[in-house]
Amino acid sequence: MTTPTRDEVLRAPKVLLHDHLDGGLRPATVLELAHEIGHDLPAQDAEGLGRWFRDAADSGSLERYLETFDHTVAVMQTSEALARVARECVEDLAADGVVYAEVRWAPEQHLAEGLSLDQTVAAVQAGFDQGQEAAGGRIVVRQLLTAMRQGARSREIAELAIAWRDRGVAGFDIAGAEAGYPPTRHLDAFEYLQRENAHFTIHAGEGFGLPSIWQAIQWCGADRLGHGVRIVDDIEVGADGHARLGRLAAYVRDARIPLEMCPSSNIQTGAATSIAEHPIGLLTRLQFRVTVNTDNRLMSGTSMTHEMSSLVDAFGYDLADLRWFTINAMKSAFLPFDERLDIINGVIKPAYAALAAPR
Ligand SMILES: O=c1[nH]cnc2c1ncn2[C@@H]1O[C@H](CO)[C@@H](O)[C@H]1O
Ligand SMILES: [Zn+2]
Repeated sequence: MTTPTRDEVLRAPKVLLHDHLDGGLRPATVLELAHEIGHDLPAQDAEGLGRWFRDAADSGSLERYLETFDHTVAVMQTSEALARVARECVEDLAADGVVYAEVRWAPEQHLAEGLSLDQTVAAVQAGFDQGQEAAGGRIVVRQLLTAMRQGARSREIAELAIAWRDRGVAGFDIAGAEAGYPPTRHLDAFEYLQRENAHFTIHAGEGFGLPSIWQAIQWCGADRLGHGVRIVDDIEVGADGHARLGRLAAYVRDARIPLEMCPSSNIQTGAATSIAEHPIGLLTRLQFRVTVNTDNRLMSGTSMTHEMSSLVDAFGYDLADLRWFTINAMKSAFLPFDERLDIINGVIKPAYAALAAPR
């Protein structure tokens, strides 16, 4: 297949499994919402604010990267604000050619103005419903409910995810600083979800290495890994290019555990040095179940089209490669199997076939 142009990448159907609702606001919306509640921001116009988020997130450490969320979370404390941000998120993803997305956020961070956990989920769902309806069936969006790893509410958030499982919530996640907050702190939540036959992903192998990935999979039972980039620490590549996998890397590959890779975000937090040197190249070559994601569109000034185009530029990927990432992601979604198949066979494959047809 041919090397796609940026416009072709935009038009190609894309699947997004790792995107934070509070990391994807439009700068103009942050400004408007902040103005309404009198929240002070570090810049007064949309362009300057967008730049501030990108620069401040460009810190080289996950902990400092996460400080930028203080501003977005601050303006998302009412049902109206949550619903608006959720609706705009769907609009932006649809305009970017995303056909299926799981968008995560942490309900426990949105209670400052008196909302209950249940009300926050209802507000986000109302926004997602509006956005999907306006897109006229071009995009399907589900929520993932995140618990903060430094917090103590993971069991409660897991129960919230179960309460909403047939009403728009597809799964559960934990996020936040990784070093010092191992996933096993939240074992109770993960065991509960397993007993409920529910799905969850865990941010692991981003700000911390192999022990975190090992715990996420072998202690907590994660279905997918958020990032997981540091799995390369368990892979040795010889001078001839031959790769030797350690036990954990082999397990991850053999079990087809999906890696939710977020190249731009990893450069900002210091988990990778550049796109060209990002482990996604090696992991793709070794046929791990790699997926491509945005993480935080505001903090990285990115989109799915941008992430995929950067990979095309850095690694020379063609449409067949982008299709592979996309089908990997759809296969790994927390959506029922028949619905995943419908999107793969009814949307993704025909659209890539049309794109690959002679121009
Ligand atoms: O890449 C990441 N690693 C770990 N935590 C993250 C990342 N991006 C965002 N969050 C955290 O997840 C919360 C809920 O969406 C955000 O508020 C942020 O603190
Ligand atoms: Zn993330």
